[in-house]
Amino acid sequence: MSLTPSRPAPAAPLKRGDIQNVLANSGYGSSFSVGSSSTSTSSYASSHYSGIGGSPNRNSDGMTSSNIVRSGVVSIKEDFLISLWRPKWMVLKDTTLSIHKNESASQAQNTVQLGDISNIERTDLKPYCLLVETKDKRMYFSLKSDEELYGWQDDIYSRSPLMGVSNPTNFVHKVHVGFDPISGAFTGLPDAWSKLLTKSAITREDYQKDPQAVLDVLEFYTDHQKRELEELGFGGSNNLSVRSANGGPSTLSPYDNASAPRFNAGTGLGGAAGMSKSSSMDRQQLSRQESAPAGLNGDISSGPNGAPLSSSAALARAAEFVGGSQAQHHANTISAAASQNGARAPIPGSLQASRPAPPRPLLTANRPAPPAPQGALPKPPLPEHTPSSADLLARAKAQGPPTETRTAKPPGLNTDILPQRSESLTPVTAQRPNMAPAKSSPANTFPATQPAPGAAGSTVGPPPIKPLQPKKPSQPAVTVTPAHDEDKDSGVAAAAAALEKPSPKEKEKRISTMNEAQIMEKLRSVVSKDDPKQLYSKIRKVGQGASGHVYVAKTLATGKKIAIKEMDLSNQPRKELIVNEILVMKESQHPNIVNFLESYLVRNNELWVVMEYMEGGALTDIIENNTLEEDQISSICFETCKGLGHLHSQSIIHRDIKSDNVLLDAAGHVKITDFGFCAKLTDQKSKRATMVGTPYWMAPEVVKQKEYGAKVDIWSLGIMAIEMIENEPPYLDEEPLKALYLIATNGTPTLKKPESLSRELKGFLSVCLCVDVKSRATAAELLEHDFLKKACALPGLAPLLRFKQKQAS
Ligand SMILES: Nc1ncnc2c1ncn2[C@@H]1O[C@H](COP(=O)(O)OP(=O)(O)OP(=O)(O)O)[C@@H](O)[C@H]1O
Repeated sequence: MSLTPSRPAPAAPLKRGDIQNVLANSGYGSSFSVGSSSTSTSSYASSHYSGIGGSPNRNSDGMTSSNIVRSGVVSIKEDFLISLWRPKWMVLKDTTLSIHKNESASQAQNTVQLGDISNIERTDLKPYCLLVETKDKRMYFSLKSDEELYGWQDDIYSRSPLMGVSNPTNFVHKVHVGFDPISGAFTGLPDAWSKLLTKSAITREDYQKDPQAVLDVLEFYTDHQKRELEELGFGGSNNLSVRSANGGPSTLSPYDNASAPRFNAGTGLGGAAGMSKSSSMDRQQLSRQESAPAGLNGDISSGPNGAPLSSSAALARAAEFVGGSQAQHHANTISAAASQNGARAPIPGSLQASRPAPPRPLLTANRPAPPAPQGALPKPPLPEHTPSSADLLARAKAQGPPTETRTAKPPGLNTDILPQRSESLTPVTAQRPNMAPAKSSPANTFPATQPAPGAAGSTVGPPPIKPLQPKKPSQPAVTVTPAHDEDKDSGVAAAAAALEKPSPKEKEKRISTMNEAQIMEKLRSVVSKDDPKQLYSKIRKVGQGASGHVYVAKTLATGKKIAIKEMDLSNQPRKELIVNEILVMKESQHPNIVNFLESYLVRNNELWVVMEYMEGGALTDIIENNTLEEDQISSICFETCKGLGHLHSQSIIHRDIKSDNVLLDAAGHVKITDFGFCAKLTDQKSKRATMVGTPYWMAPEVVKQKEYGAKVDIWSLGIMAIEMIENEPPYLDEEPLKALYLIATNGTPTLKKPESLSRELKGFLSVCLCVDVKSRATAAELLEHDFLKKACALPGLAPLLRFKQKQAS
């Protein structure tokens, strides 16, 4: 479909169904729809589509007309409350919409002039229901499918002069999430998203390149915020997404505020830290303070003159943004805890760096695009962004014929980056075209990072609008995070309820049945009844996690050292994650997993988890204090991969693989830890759709909120390998929303110095960091990879721990 200004109609969607829950899930409103052109041939509707100026329609004699655009059976209701649904034959011509008793009735029962139509939008009344409004009439049309709905909607919309021309503002905001390639602006974005986008480093070129991805990451980002707020008890089922009967939000969502803060991820509260300067926790806090981007949360982490606020002040300020005394109370509590411990509470922002950022000014929305990368990884076996032909078609349709304003090809169409199958492991050094610095097209002369008039959410500027696809139509009450029944059945992730947000897929939506008391009951059933204080004696604190302190202790009976993770349950908003962790650790004993030894409930609210002691600590610290050789990287990857292979063979996905969650002991053993985010796959549910993990390590399919499987861990392993090579994961310095966009769109990340790496290592990375999930290696396949054959023996890792002795002395 043409997207030239002469046709102010919505065009075909980029990817139908992909963002259907964009708004509904984010609490932005309940009623919106998307447009597309569709040649519906549903047998239900028997619709015909001849297009503009198409050949005469095959209708009954009475209605045969050269200007019939579309006709078909629809179920109609003329009044919301009183009237009944009745099957009718509807005929759209260039200037009228007429309702006939049936297909052969030539006389229309009712005719609406398209010039009178003031609104057309999708509604909740039925699954595929369209509302058409004139000044004095509201009609509801129930259709059979999205295709039909979009087809009718587009065709009516494009011929209704009040739509998008004389009254575009109303329409756009109520109805379409669209992208106008001419002005390079999104239309119909919720206010909060517009603000986020305006503040982010995502450029207009980015919008042009992949508008769908921009919406994906906005959704991801706001969902992420929502979940984290829920974790802190700022939201949750009571006040987050509850909708009133008419579909509108019944309570104010904190996410309506674009400045809503983001909080520390993990199992719960960003606890106060009391670690030595080199500890990863301390570094995380430092990093969060240093790199808090002004663009997204600088407004809560900066004082009036732009100076960073103290973390407690920032947190308190964050609470103000959330609003309400509960939030303020939380902030105060956390701040108090932080100062009590003489430590800084983390600045809200789990999307931020978990490594110390290099000293530099706070990121701002005007941060320039990153320079072109120096090199690229070998091409993965299949194209990173090879869209299906349907995708390509939809995109091509949506984008229309090339115009001067379209500077970027969709990634999938960019033949420069399409790897050849036969060259799958061949290193390439060409720059990734889609990583090149942004260029302004002639029609796009606004600074790349500065929203132009008509940019995100703007109502300025005429259509054409390229409609994008909210993931699902508005839906009622998205409430508490559900547990997956099969998880419960399996005994693993029994209480992972709150972990799981309602999936984009309606079928996955479940309501958690586990309340706090049940979770505690479950916990009591898995812990030992013994008194741990009679069994162990603590030696010293060795770590600080989000949910508690970690101590090295001595087993009184044997003298053997063990680690105890001690958690105050009264401070754990996500107790189910802890139960999850215990259950997974208990069931998944393996040499490459930090083995669970026992757990205890002390005084009913203190949980002790006793596990193997890994004196080498987290790989993060090792990376920070060493330059790793390839054989050492290989060895760590090999060991981690064995652990992953074991988990995956048990149908468990770890979902948070990163250097922080890989521990080493003095002998060089490498083990995976932190099972709070694990998910158990079952026959009934072999894929997941929940957004879990740490953004920089997340696979594109997770960021794009698609269904995913165990291979997300393989992607994260690849990112962890990059950490070992480059000290940090890709995009760590990017502004968070931009980082998400880059993960979603860039495909396999590029390396800073590919020329310094062996062919085997680059090949390994390419099969881990393969966007095409089918082509991404499994853990078993990786174990056979040439690079892992280079692994040094475990004692070869021991020198990496020398820094610890130096630190201790
Ligand atoms: N078994 C262990 N042996 C030695 N040190 C450990 C062990 N487990 C954890 N640690 C240390 O304690 C730190 C915190 O561990 P923890 O698992 O609590 O971290 P976390 O994943 O950030 O927290 P949480 O799981 O509560 O979100 C680790 O970074 C590590 O240095």
